[in-house]
Amino acid sequence: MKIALIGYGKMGQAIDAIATAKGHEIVLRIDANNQHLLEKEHLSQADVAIEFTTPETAYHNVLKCFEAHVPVVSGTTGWLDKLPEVQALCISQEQAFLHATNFSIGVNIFFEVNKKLAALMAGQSQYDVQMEEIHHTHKKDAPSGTALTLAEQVLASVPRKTAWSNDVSSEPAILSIISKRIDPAPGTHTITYTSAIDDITITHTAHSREGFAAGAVIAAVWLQGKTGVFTMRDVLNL
Ligand SMILES: NC(=O)C1=CN([C@@H]2O[C@H](COP(=O)(O)OP(=O)(O)OC[C@H]3O[C@@H](n4cnc5c(N)ncnc54)[C@H](OP(=O)(O)O)[C@@H]3O)[C@@H](O)[C@H]2O)C=CC1
Ligand SMILES: O=C(O)C1=N[C@H](C(=O)O)C[C@H](O)C1
Repeated sequence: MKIALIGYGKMGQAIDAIATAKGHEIVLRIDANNQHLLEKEHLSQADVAIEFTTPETAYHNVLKCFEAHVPVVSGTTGWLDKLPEVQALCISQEQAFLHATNFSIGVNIFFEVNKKLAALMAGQSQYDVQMEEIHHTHKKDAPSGTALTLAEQVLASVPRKTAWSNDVSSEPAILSIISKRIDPAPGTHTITYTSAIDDITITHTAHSREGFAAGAVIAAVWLQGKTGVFTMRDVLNL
């Protein structure tokens, strides 16, 4: 498969290593300094684009892939407000777009565990719930995209929580998401239910970026020949 990498930072380089080892060819490596490669004449060499850039640039990059009619896998977080618009465009133009806040298989299983635990806790009002995410100090967005997915899952099932806040809140209806930035943490997410009697805690800890990068390559292969809007849940059939 011929891959265009949009974003050649920590994730772009990790994906390059894994994709190349699996026999794929990286035909474009695009970063902030060679933006002309986002034009159709270049992008159309690729079977798929894999986009890991910044919250400010992801929207533009995905639209450039649509212009070239190249399927796009995006892992950039911090641009959730623009996702519905991109998803609608994808459908109306019969493009292929796959976004996930986290591409690791472990986190996608953790999402399912989180949903199940939240459903079990729905009627157990003696438990409060809060979240913590820990990432490296270069991370631009907070809370992390993964934490927001986890929070949406809790809010969907636990009626005593109606909104989240990125700090410690004393308001019972608020789900607190505490963000810590500590090097070199690749990504740790914890959900804790606390009562006077006991605590229940679930944690996912990434030991490196390998899981995110491998998942993105699996998603790119899976997207070949498809049109529509997808996420990692579709790839893993969860
Ligand atoms: N979904 C998931 O599984 C994961 C998602 N992420 C997310 O992926 C994103 C990238 O993370 P990470 O690789 O660690 O970040 P880095 O800061 O290491 O890399 C970002 C890259 O984007 C490039 N870039 C900036 N502007 C543009 C542009 N307009 N067009 C193309 N490239 C551009 C930068 O280029 P330059 O260096 O020249 O400025 C850099 O190469 C973040 O949003 C992060 O949260 C991260 C890990 C896993
Ligand atoms: O920026 C990162 O590094 C990560 N970003 C994603 C997120 O915001 O959830 C995924 C992973 O946690 C690493």
